[in-house]
Amino acid sequence: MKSGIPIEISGLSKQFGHVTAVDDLSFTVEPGRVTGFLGPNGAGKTTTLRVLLGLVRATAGTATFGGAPYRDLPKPLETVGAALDANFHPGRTARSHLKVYATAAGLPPARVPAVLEQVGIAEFADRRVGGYSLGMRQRLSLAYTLLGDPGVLVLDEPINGLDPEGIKWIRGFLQHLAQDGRTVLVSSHLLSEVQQSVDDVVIISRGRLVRSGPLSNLELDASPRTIADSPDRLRLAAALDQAGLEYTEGRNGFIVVEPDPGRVGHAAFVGGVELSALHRLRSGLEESFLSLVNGETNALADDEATPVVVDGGEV
Ligand SMILES: Nc1ncnc2c1ncn2[C@@H]1O[C@H](COP(=O)(O)OP(=O)(O)OP(=O)(O)O)[C@@H](O)[C@H]1O
Repeated sequence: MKSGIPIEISGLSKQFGHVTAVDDLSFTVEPGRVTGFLGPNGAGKTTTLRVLLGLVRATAGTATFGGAPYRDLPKPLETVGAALDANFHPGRTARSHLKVYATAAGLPPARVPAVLEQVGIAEFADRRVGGYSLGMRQRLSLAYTLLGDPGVLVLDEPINGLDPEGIKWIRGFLQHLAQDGRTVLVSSHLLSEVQQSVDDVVIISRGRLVRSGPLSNLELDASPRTIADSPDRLRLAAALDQAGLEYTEGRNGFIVVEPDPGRVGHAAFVGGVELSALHRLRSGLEESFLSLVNGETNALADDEATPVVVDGGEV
């Protein structure tokens, strides 16, 4: 087991002139789990990771590994493996790239064949990188991060551009790293891309935190609901209460925590209430994510101003 250490971001802000790239951001990334760091393009993910890795100075706040900033880590490469911008020389082989890096970083040369094996490119190790596919380059980037056998991995968009086989492989790979006790932080601008790879999510938009926690909580929010409305909302509310159904009141009716409209209709019938609307609210994780990052309150929680897709229309 590796002893992963938590990543702690606290009150972090970064200003580039008039642009606020990161705005009072706080979250924690736990060891033993894969955490998706999500947000649309320009949300501030790369800037946060660059501050975390000591490449950019924060305007305010802290970004630490187990309480220490990157620059104060006694053995940084053996603590944190990071892949931000990978640039490879097309004329050199994967093995040569890794050997040079290991030597310069004072890491044991025996790690080179080990990491090539680990990321599944050992058989191509002596080919020039210029002929590598995008997927193979992504694997080579990962090999770099693993050279110091670190307990923490920080990966910027590692799934971007991979083919289905590569995506399947990386899912298993990330999970395996976390199961070993490592802290794994993976950024992406698409929830759907990392949905099957991550345990936790940290979602940011315009530099600010909009949501953090287990992915399963987000899935719960995104489960199907029923929309019901009546000319007499007071009586409908009473009927729903009577049936023990949970709901929130929206602009166009009640959003009932019940996937089956039949059950909601029955509750109204029992309560003697006329219904003016009754239909299923079809939602999904991606819609829930988009409604979060678009700067709106989560429509599935309690909001009445956010349009949500219902059978192709809007509520
Ligand atoms: N060096 C810089 N100088 C000026 N503005 C910058 C700089 N780096 C980032 N920004 C701005 O900060 C904001 C956040 O950018 P950042 O690259 O961190 O977002 P991101 O979430 O990683 O998006 P992407 O996935 O597109 O890289 C953007 O408005 C970007 O234009």
